[in-house]
Amino acid sequence: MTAASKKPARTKSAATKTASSKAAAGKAAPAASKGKPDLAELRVRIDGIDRSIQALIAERAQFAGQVGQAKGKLAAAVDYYRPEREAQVLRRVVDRNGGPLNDDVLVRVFREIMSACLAQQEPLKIGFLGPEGTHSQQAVYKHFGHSIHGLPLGSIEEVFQEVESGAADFGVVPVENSTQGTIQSTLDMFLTSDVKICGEVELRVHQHLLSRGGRLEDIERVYSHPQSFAQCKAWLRQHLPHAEKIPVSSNAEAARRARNADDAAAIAGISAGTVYGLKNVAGPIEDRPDNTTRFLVLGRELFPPSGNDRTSLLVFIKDQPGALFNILAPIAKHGLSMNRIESRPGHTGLWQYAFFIDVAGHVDEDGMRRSLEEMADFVEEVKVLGSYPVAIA
Ligand SMILES: O=C(O)C(=O)C[C@]1(C(=O)O)C=C[C@@H](O)C=C1
Repeated sequence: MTAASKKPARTKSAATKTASSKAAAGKAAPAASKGKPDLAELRVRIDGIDRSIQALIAERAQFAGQVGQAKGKLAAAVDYYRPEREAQVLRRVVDRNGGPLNDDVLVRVFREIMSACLAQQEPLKIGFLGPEGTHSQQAVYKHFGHSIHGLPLGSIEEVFQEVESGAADFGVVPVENSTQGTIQSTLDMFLTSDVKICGEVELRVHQHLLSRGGRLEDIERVYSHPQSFAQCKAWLRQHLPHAEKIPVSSNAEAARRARNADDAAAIAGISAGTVYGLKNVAGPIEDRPDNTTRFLVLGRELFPPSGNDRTSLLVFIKDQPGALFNILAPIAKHGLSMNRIESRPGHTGLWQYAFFIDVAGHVDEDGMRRSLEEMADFVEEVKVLGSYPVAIA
């Protein structure tokens, strides 16, 4: 029995009336006296809508529970997770959006609903670069919602290990920043690890100067991750040219250290300030207002296509003339756009290079499959690191 059908007279009719935005828009606005809407009447309307939304969420959760049963008796929560389906649901939310709320707001709301629906089975365990309060933790919540069990870990390497061992269902690691470029230590882990990429998250990164005392003129030392120092170089030069800059392993670690003295500050996300009891001295202070970090979601298996996917390849090319051209030619021939190529020492021999290549499409699709077949003669090895939905909002 569905939540709406449990209370047929009240909730179902309200739900039906407000289910579509068109229907809601068609309703007459509450009576206005002297040009001003009537507050009490508006609140009655909002209360009615809230009742309907709540009944529909409960009904949705029941159906999601039944979807779980339809998948059969699976071993763990991770087996119920379907990133390709979640991406499709969220894209539809964006397509339907006619305002007044922004796409990213609506995506966040629906993400939380799906997160809670999935957690009915059991919350997913998600490893990330800790401690609490890092941008990685924000990326975890952005991608998986809050109905998960977060595992703050000591290093990017540990995130890979915990996913590989099964201690974490998924992991989230930073891979590139729009201001500072690639995070090499993440890419290099793929040379030896067998984890698969099953998602990506883009996070607008805002940096703040946080301190216990909250006064810029008191600051003599600043702690932060080297990436964050680099993202705030111009601001630091202008406002704290003489302060000592001390690099640490994460921004949250910087905040942890800064809480011990009034003349110390951290550059970190605002949530690290909340976790470690620091005041916001200044921010956002990143030099570029569009400063964005891209994170990868790590898992142990590949998922089916979502309709708008990206494939990450790790290619060890043969040492012969034209080899790189010969592996890129099939990608162009099949009309696939390549978003990124990066070479790294391959750890296979002196001056041997591995290429990390991101291509639009999914390995289960024809063009990609044929491209891989056609480049086979020119490579020592190709590892499909993952085929996953392109980041949404
Ligand atoms: O459609 C499914 O396979 C579901 O399990 C339902 C649902 C959802 O709430 O929409 C929940 C979790 C999955 O990761 C994907 C979608």
